[in-house]
Amino acid sequence: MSEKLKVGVLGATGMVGQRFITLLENHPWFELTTLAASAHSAGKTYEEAVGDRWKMETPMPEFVKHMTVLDGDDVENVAKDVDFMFSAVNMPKDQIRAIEERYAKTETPVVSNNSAHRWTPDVPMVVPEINPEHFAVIEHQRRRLGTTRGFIAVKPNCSIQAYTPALAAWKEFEPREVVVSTYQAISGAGKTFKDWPEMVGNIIPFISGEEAKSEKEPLKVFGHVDAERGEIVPFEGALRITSQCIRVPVLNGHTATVFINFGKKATKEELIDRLVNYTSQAAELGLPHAPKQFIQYLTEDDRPQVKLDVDYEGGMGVSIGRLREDSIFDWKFVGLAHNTLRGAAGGALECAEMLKALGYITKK
Ligand SMILES: N[C@@H](CC=O)C(=O)O
Repeated sequence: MSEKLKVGVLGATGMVGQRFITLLENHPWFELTTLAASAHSAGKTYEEAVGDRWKMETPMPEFVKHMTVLDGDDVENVAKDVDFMFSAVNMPKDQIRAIEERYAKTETPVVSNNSAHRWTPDVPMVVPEINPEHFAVIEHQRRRLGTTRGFIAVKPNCSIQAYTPALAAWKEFEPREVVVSTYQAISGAGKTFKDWPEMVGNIIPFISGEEAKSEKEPLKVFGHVDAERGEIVPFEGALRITSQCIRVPVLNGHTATVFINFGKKATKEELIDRLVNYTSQAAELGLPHAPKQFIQYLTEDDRPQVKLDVDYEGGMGVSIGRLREDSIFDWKFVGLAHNTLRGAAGGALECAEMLKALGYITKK
């Protein structure tokens, strides 16, 4: 019998679902056994259900082509044979909150890429390198849900991944005012150039809901666990973030340009040192998708570049460059992270790996 944990993907036919599938092929700890999607796809083979909407750079893995897609709403049936689920489901937020809780209540942990539960106070929203201690609220969440095993954990939005790791590395210098502009790839909207030709040579200065996520989600990531209330309390210090989020004609890779003030003075050498020497429990645990080095600093004036740097550490690392003093703020820099790997399915997969390593996800 396989020692691997059996996992299902809810929302398996969409772009993030497809990314989960490519990442789970030959995963050393997890075996993808169940695919679930809308009633429209249910009963079809995965190959039929996806049709010509396969959007990954690599071909559809052979092992999923003939798997039968289940109806994601048939929760008991989908959950019965898996140890946990990934959620990449795409439906109205209140319905996502409800269906993810229904899965958790079947005693099936849910690791979600979706934003629906990010502000549920007892749902941890984790970047494994930054705030794994937030998983401690799971025991409170389980009490609320009446489960012994089931729970929901989420990862934060892709847009914050290009700058929040730097803020984490510079915690001792007390980041205060932060002004961010994000330049977001079209895969963040689930698109390729084939299905969004209007984006060739274009920029769209609006991404619905993205600025609020970019400004607020880092505050939950930097928050603390209030053990009495059983909640994550968002960071209450002097850090304030304002942002503009722009869609740009790039397939994969969200870039952020950032201006920042600190409460404590830092030299350029100190700032770079803290980036490149950032260590975390995720790396120490040897999680399959944890980058060996979370943050690289690039000294060339024209880096990070999407084409050269987006796949750093298999798309799970973060690239920072152009750190320099500013005439209005203390410092400015540019960050880059892969939005569908570090920022979406890869980030959720690494969360699941950490949850397994810490004993929150086990065999049923
Ligand atoms: N909403 C983002 C995707 C991040 O998860 C985007 O549109 O790029």
